[in-house]
Amino acid sequence: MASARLETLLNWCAQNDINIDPRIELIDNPNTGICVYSKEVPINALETLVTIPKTAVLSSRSSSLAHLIPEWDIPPYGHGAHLALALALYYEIVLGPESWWFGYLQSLPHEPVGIALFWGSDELQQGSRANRLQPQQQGQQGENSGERRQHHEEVSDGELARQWSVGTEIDREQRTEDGVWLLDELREYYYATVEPLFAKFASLPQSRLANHPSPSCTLPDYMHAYSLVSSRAFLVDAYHGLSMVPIADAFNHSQPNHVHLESEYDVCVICGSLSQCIHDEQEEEKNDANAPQAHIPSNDKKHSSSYVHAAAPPTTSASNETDNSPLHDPDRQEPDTCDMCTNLPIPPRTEVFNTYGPELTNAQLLVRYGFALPSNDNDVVSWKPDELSNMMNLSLSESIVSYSSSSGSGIPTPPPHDSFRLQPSFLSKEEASVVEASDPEVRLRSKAEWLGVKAKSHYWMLLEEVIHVWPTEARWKGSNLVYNPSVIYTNAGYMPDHVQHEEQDEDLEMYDEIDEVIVVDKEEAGDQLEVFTDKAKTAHGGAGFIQKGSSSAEEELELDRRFQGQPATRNTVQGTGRRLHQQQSQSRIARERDQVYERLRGTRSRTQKTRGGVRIKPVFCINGDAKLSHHLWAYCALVALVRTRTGIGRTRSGHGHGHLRSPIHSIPPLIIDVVTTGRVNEKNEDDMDKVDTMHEILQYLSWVVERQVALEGEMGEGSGKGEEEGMELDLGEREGVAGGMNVSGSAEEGEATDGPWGMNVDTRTEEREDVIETCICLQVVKELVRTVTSVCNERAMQLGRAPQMGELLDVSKLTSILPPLPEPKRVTFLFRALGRYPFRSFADQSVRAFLAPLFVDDSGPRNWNWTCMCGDISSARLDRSGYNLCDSPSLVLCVTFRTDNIELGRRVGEDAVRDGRSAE
Ligand SMILES: C[S@@+](CC[C@H](N)C(=O)[O-])C[C@H]1O[C@@H](n2cnc3c(N)ncnc32)[C@H](O)[C@@H]1O
Repeated sequence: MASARLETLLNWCAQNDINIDPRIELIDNPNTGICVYSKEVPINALETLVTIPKTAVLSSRSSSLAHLIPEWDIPPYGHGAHLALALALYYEIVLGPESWWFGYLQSLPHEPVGIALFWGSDELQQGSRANRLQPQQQGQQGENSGERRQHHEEVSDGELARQWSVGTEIDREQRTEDGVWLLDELREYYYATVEPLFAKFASLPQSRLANHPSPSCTLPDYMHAYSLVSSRAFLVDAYHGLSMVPIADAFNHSQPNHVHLESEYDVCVICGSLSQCIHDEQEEEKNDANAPQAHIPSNDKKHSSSYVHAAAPPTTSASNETDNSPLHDPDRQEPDTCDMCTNLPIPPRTEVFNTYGPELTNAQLLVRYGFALPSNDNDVVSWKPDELSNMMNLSLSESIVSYSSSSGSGIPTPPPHDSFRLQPSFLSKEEASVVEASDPEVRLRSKAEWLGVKAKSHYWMLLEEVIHVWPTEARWKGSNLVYNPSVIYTNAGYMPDHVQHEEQDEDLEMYDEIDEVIVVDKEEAGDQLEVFTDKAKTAHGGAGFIQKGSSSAEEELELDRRFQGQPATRNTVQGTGRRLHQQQSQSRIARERDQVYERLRGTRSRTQKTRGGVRIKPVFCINGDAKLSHHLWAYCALVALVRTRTGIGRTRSGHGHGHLRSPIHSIPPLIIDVVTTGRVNEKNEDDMDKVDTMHEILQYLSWVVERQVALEGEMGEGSGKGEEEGMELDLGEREGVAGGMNVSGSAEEGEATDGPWGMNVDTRTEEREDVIETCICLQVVKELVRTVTSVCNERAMQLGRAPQMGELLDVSKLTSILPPLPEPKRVTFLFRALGRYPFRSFADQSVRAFLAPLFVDDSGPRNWNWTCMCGDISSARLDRSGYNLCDSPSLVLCVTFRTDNIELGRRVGEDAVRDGRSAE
């Protein structure tokens, strides 16, 4: 049976001609809120499930405020639009039953949505009077006191979560490009605009507020409205701009999604008319024949009278119709509507999901919507220039320099100074020999010199390469450097077949273009082709809209829309007000589609067929230790970069450049296995007896790594040239962007060909490439070892003995950063604060499975079994293309090693079953 608020909502919808397909139903779940489910019947793609007349849309233009503030200059999107719509919504909430939208408003959450922007906010701690709708709700849900209690808990949790999010992507998402905190803008707007307006309207006879029993406003109440806008608004069209769209906002988010909202964007910006209107004529008179868009007149103040009129509250009453009302245009055959359409078939009895944006990261979801996805491929880590240089320093001091842990049992002692050694992969032979001189003084001196000058410049050059030459992804976003891990992965996988077989320059150029689009095989994916757009062109500030007028942005949007199978005549509104897809000419779209499909022909599916690759996937860094993930990211980038720039890892083809191969192939399965499962592969039992403790694993891992390095040396010598040439990456010669890095060596041994990236590819012995590749990959492993070792040491010092599994990553690691709090509570607090609905949006199982062994709570240490090595890494997980080393929804980072090693994958799966855990 529908809850009372749902019943109220549905009645209101019926009165407002909102049509909901009988094959779906709205459900009011006491724990999770309102959501939409399919009923017994399957639903096909490309169907319309909900139609919402624009008369039912609540926007700044349609709200009761609009005719009270004729001069109201509302930006259609961006943070300005957000603030204005929050004001309009707030006003309607205050009007209560007098509001046209009252039936709809009652269905909205009564407490501020837990968006990250409000975590720990002082104002919300004082409490919100937002429940102006509360009296009508009493007895209807029986959850209000619980809601309030939860709210208060969340406020204190939020304070903690806010502290933990400092310096993370969450933090960054809460700021404008200029670094202004969105909450500061909100406060400023409230005091400069909202409060004075309410004061004015309370005394304005024509305002309904004048007779209202409680006409005053409060900041927490306004924040409540703001959070509703943040988590629910859509960009509807050029007239309404950012708007509340009843029923469309009942759909929860997932990626991929079943449905999306469509609406005609190109309406008259003055009156909202979809068809020709008087403003078009005025505009035509005004403009010469070259007017760019005849139907979209500029938002000229001289039209303010009709603006006021058009902005009057919507009504279905014929008596209110006027000549130029957009809502009652006599020429119009059909009402202008927003439609919720399917883009995927929906099975029976399934939750129907919208997407709030196909590229939203967890940080964005948390900041704007107050929840995160358990595993989000869109997650990125971004660097500001100063962070980048910090990172570089960190790398130089802690990472390029590695040390060997002491052998034997017990805790590894910190390395003595003279055991420092520079990674050969970053050194020319000359430099390496200086550093490795036998005289400790020379060694130390040269190390300092090297670190001071050469390593810095080499490492910096690599990073520069990453920044500027990265073949696919956005470089600088404002002042931030942005990477997307999926691109690294994809790019490491394949190049289009026809490029592999063509050596024509134009084809090689084409490859670059294609590379900007994640290629997916059309036949496999049908209409669900996935397109990457440049995040750098997406505006920030609660909007993410593509700037109009940027032709390349528009082109990308066209691609984006098209690949989601939308009819080209409709504007597809992605998510809740986050994205505008500008309508473009149908014929042009069709032409381009053909071209792109032509280009994509023969390419591989990213999801199904790409194998291999090292993928280090950072998740928002809730412990504030962003450096570690940045650091690992740099390595990941370097691995992929070196591979692409040198051609290492490419299998041979007759033409000299075939598929890329994964560097992970070069990491011995043993390492993968130990890292992944915390166990030693049976095949390698000769190498080591059973390992029981994390500490032993770490020691073992260190040993394996060292042995591997030694092996590399042998392999190099075995290849005839030895370390002299085999291990050297010559970074000194830069020939513009394309010629940055070559594998140097003797030309007689192999042929140097021009690869698709335009640099020399040395195709000498495969072993040699593997050696270099392995060496680079090992950096990643070493970094893990180093980090965990140091955590282990810290823990051991506390315990006075070697830590056992389950005792490793104690929260005490974080106590220096965070205020003290009992350990189990921290975790609970954090997760409750991060996901407004604890363990709902965070995939219950995986969170618990991940957290349980890491933190010792009252019930004692939990069983680690096959959970792997450090707190930054969650349990091994099978997926269709291998398994993830770690796939945690939280904590510092996720590292994903993929492999083709089916046997290994199966074994892990069997372990999982044996251990009674689900291999998700
Ligand atoms: C547009 S509303 C969706 C309807 C909402 N469930 C309700 O009760 O009204 C967006 C809000 O729903 C919740 N939500 C949507 N998708 C979610 C998801 N995948 N996981 C957790 N919460 C989600 C979040 O609280 C978000 O702020």
